[in-house]
Amino acid sequence: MTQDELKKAAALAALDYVPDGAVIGVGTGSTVNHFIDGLAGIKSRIAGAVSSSEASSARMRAYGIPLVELTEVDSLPVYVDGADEIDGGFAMIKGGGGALTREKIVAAVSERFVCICDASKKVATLGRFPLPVEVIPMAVRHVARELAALGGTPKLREGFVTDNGNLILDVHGLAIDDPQAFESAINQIVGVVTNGLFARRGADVLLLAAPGGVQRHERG
Ligand SMILES: O=C[C@H](O)[C@H](O)[C@H](O)COP(=O)(O)O
Repeated sequence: MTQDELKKAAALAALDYVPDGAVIGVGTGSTVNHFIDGLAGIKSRIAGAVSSSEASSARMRAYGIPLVELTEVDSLPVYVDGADEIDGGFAMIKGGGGALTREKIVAAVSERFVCICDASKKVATLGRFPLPVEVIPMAVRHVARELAALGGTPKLREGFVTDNGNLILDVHGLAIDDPQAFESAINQIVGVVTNGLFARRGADVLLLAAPGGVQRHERG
């Protein structure tokens, strides 16, 4: 199976976690795109979706999936999203597509985070994938110096602006032994909007697609 076929298998397995009549949270990325394609087939079963990016909104709008603003709901029963890396404690690096801030907001109000991945995303230690950090533009050089002081090598994602009008620094050369502590440390840097560590609010369910099938793991 190709990596894309594995992503699709994980994504379609997540349809089992969509409650009837619910408004659900929907992430961003190539794996989630397969989920949205599957969701289109059961759209009459749900009340709507809160989107984490302009790209996912456009894809769902094209299918006629009703979009709901996060300001219209107090909580969501489930949030389905991919990851760039996930470790054994279900902490993740996300934001390879630059959608980390809205993803983290939607995840924060969701009762259950269902992470959909192909098996290449499972790692022992987070950090081989460069950690995305969304930054207010005027702070970019300050934040880069502070990230270097924390031990990483930040590189500006050239020609990229987030849905929120900000910049992304991708931090290379990390081996993150304590994801929750590192997530908090980066959040203390003035000018940082969000960092791509989802450790304080990690995944609850991991649907990991390997050539032998989709493994279903629950946290704890
Ligand atoms: O900003 C993008 C998101 O965090 C994605 O969930 C992540 O980058 C994984 O993307 P993909 O499913 O394309 O590998």
